Amino acid sequence: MLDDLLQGSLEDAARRRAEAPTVEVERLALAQAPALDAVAALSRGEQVNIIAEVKRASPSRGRLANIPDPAALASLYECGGAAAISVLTEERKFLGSLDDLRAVREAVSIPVLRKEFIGEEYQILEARAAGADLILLIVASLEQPLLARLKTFAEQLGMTVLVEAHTREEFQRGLDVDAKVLGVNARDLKTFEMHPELFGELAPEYPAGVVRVAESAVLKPEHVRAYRDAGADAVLVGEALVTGDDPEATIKEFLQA
Ligand SMILES: O=P(O)(O)OC[C@@H](O)[C@@H](O)c1c[nH]c2ccccc12
Repeated sequence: MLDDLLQGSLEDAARRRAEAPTVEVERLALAQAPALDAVAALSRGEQVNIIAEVKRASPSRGRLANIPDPAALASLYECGGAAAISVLTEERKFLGSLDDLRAVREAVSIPVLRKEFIGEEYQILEARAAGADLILLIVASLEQPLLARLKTFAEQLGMTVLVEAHTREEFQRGLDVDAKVLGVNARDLKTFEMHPELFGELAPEYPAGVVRVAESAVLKPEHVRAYRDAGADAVLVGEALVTGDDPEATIKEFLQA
């Protein structure tokens, strides 16, 4: 499944590259205002920070929400107190787009993450050209040298990388590439099984100074509390926000959990 998703994302990127060649996108990327400091945003304060996600659908959950105006949704997230916004740009299964990312970038002043299956530099240039401050790199879908190379490439553009792990071994590989922001995704993207306890199991292994992100499986305040009590600096929340009827209030409630 993960391989198919990456394959699809790379095909879609190749299609866009035929329209907008690398040099052109690179020029746009370098012309952007500097990326915002996502490490600072995600590790601020005593409270757990929330990365609020714009997600219409997913392979595991199907259709979640129409989201005709992603910028308006992201503004509600920001008003609720989100520390950063994650925008799914994957087109095939998540029904996102780079246009969504650009619209969100215009609407908010907090860091924005491009949530995509990234496997080559061109996609990182696209992210920066669309105003992203952060990109996601999924350890399970990348060989170690490629993971290291893509991470360095993004950092040279001034961006932060959220390195995502689903197992202890992947977590270690994230540390081996010197991840500054390391996420543990409760959802195994190969089987779609949920393992909400995994973050707590790996939390003691985080070196000081690495931002601890717990991803997925937050539907209620008690889930936020459990992640926070286990040591999360930030939690990534999608479904609960896009399917609820008052995302701003939900974020406020989660921040008080
Ligand atoms: O909707 P949830 O369970 O709150 O999950 C959000 C986020 O963690 C999830 O969308 C996600 C985490 N890592 C990913 C990688 C690709 C696509 C999606 C994801």
